[in-house]
Amino acid sequence: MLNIFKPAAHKTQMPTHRIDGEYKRMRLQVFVGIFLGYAAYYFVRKNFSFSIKDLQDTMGYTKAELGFAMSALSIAYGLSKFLMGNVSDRSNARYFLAAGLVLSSLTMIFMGLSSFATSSITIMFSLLFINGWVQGMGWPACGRVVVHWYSIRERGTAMSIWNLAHNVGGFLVGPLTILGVELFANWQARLYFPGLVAIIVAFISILLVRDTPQSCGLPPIEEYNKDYPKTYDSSQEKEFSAKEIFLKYVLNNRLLWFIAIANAFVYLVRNGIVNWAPTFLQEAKNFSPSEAAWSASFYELAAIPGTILCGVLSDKVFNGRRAPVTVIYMTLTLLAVFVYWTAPGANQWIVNSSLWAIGFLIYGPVMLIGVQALDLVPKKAAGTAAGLTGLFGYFIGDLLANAALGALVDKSGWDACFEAILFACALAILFTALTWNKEKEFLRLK
Ligand SMILES: O=P(O)(O)OC[C@H](O)CO
Repeated sequence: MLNIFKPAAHKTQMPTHRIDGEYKRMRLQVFVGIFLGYAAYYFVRKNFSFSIKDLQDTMGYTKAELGFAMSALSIAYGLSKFLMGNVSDRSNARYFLAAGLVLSSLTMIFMGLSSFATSSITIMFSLLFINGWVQGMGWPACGRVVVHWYSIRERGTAMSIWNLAHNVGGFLVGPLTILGVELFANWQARLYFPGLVAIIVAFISILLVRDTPQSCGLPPIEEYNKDYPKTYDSSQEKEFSAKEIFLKYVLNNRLLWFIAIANAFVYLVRNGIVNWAPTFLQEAKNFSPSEAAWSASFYELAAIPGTILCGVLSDKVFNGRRAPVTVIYMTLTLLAVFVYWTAPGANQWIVNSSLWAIGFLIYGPVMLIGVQALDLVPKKAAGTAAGLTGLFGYFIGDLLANAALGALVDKSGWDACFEAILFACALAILFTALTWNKEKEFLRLK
């Protein structure tokens, strides 16, 4: 591995009287670094969809062709979050996070500046596949930072705040594409301008992020917070081999498989609702196009309070347990989906309230399943564990939400689509519930 990517070497521990102040300062600094870094990952993950109309109008591509090209991103991202997660577990998060962001930005800049890059669906599929692959370097690196800087009882809160980065990034990408077109007066700026901004953020994240407390002369977070998981021992401070991570800690962990399967259904609900909301609201609820667009965009904003509350509940009320909160949130999501489906279109406020309630609720489990994956393995296997849940979320959940739900609506109508989403909620509850008792034993929190 390149030297720069090797996990940062441990430094001699600083004098005791300096530890507390330095820990507080560094935790805030690295947190801001991963928050900004991950928000910028979304600038170059979501900007392609803003250029679809331009690609249709100028190049004559169909929606189906462009949709096929975009599926490369879901497939590559799902695979990469798992496989690059394993590389991330053995890498310095400070440089790994920034490297993925720079590579992703360069891919989008190339797509914007080179006419060759958009000259065929095959070429776009290949470039978006590369983009999805390097995008997979973001989440695991942030996960590595969180598990090294936050102990188990505060991780839910830390992750719930960090998790908002993807809502902030997803919200800002639209205005960035508008600004790009204003500044450069061509539609290709939608592709390259977010890339230019993301490269600047990548360098800021290098300035802020540090791999581990020990690389800054600080003790491990478990020792500093006196917060040890049941399975913790000091051997977990050494880096593991890829084989150890896969075989000893991840692939033979039954709880991890349960939450990975649950995650496929959670992502089916997350993306099934938001991706189809504009169409459903217009076709089934008689919203105008602009009413539908506004309603759908507030779905992302509703995620912010819902996610924070979810993390705090898990840390403070359930003492670090994740499964009960995911089950409660998914049960309420099921009810909200039912109301959203059946509410009469004439009652716009009921339709909107139920849609925003789904946004408020669904991002909690999206975040918490990632946290639970981090909890279930030693710190040095965190990225791979979260990557397994991401693989199921994107490779199964996201693909089903896009392709299968679309086909279902075409063939059998909206009722069938919502029956499938309600079924997915129930399965997410079931598979999370399978971890209920074991998680409690695992954390020794009875
Ligand atoms: O869909 P991802 O991989 O960007 O993850 C989003 C959230 O951070 C999940 O916690």
